[in-house]
Amino acid sequence: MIEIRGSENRQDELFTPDALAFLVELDRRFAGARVDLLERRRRRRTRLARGAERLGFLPETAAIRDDPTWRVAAPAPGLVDRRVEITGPPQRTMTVNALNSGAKVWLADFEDATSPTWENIVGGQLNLIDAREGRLDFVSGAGKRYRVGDDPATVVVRPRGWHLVEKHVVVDGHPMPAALVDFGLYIFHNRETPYFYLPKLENHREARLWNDVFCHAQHLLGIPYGTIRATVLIETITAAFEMEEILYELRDHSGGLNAGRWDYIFSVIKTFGADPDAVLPDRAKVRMTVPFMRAYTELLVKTCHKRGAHAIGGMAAFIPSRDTAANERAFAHVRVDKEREASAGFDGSWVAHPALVPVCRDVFDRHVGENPHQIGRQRFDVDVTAEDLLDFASAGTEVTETGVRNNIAVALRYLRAWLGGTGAVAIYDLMEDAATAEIARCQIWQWLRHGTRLTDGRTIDHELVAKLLDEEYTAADAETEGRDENLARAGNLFNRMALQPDLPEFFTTRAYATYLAR
Ligand SMILES: CC(=O)SCCNC(=O)CCNC(=O)[C@H](O)C(C)(C)COP(=O)(O)OP(=O)(O)OC[C@H]1O[C@@H](n2cnc3c(N)ncnc32)[C@H](O)[C@@H]1OP(=O)(O)O
Ligand SMILES: O=CC(=O)O
Ligand SMILES: [Mg+2]
Repeated sequence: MIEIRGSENRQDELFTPDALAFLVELDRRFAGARVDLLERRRRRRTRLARGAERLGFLPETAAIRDDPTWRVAAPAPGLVDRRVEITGPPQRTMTVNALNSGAKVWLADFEDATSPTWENIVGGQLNLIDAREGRLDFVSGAGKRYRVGDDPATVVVRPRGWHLVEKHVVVDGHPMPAALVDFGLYIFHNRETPYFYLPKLENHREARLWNDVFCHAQHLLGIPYGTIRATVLIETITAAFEMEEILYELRDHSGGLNAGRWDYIFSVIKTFGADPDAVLPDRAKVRMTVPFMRAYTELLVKTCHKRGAHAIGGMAAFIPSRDTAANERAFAHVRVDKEREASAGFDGSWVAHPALVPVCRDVFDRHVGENPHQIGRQRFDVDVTAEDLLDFASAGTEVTETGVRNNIAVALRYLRAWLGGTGAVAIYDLMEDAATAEIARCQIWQWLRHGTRLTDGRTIDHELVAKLLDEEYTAADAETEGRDENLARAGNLFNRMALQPDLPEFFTTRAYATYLAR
């Protein structure tokens, strides 16, 4: 029994009788396993927080790591050369712009960059179908013509993570896992190149569940085994200890691994929130070159190339600016970031904006040259230990008022945008999305929890945060005319997400249930 609770334009094109039956089958077979895995996550987080478990490489899977013989499947058509990947929400104009951007791959994002309103979910799926069928040809209100060109990027869809549900799709009386809705709708309507990015996995069992979903979906839809490809984001601290196991679980469907830096930082703060040795400095100082961040990226390249898989770099948050000096700085930062990745052996990387495609391409062209990738380059020199991955003190301890204020300002503005249906926003010339906003609110929580000292000697306490919050709220309010309902809600959310004794796991789950899907 399936019920669609929403009425968006053209949604019947998605929810045909056969598509509905397919979704029901996915839900009945896999929703229970998802609940078990989320419970497992919760129990593990409690053990880690209490110090009852110390993170390390798993003894029970040592045989997988020690077996030198296995490899992942060879890269699938359209995924051999991935030197530049552009990301963004599958919103209509951005879909055309991303496909025409010159990037090899477009990550069509239902996760970090999408506010999961029903309109965005339905509209995004329809745009992907329209793009494939050559129906994305339109003139905007401003008179600009949009049409997908002759050499579009390969589409790779990022469904929402296992933690979220989709309340507009109800199966047997419960909301369907959002991951299965996004995956299910996309593969049902686009069977030739069913490629995915898998976000926020915490361990190899979650990869195994995805592999089971893939096998069953291929069987139900008559798609040859091994057609689906999935690139897993290593963007949680626990997954960093299970990279080989994750590749192994998905080996016939693997598209490699990606170093998802923003969620990784969020995961570190969340997992070790109570540990005084894991208090991180201002977000701007947690760079990719600090030893604990460099450690996981180096291990990722080594692991991928050992197993014949692509290693894909992450997102520098700098985006083009109208201010010339800021613009030059942004391009220079992105170039340095891509240079570091390409010389470490990554096979390609992400950009947030079409103007940054040439920067990333230039860098990777120099390192990869005529070859489609550098998977053959083995990193035998890399020796990353558990201690290296857990050396959070290596980021330093410098917390400034500017850093605290910036987190509050960004969190308020981002939450306001998200509640209004926009999941990726430019704030102070940086790309902000769900992952970066999670860092912003978690850092405030963590600094309050530990009474962290600012570099000027003051302690971060509720009084200081309340004062800065008040000032930033007033500034954000002045940016819109009249009463800003979403800013008021953002203020409420920030209070519940950052200022209470407990740290909620995700802002998105709470905000979705409270505001987006009421
Ligand atoms: C942590 C992570 O998960 S990172 C991955 C998730 N995050 C993302 O994907 C963010 C992707 N980037 C974006 O959404 C946008 O670049 C933003 C929100 C940061 C900035 O967007 P804007 O303020 O609209 O940028 P700007 O005004 O410079 O855009 C100029 C043009 O480029 C287009 N554009 C900008 N970014 C993108 C993109 N990523 N994909 C496609 N088109 C884009 C705009 O649509 C606009 O097109 P138009 O002239 O036809 O209207
Ligand atoms: O999804 C990417 C990240 O950095 O988070
Ligand atoms: Mg992420």
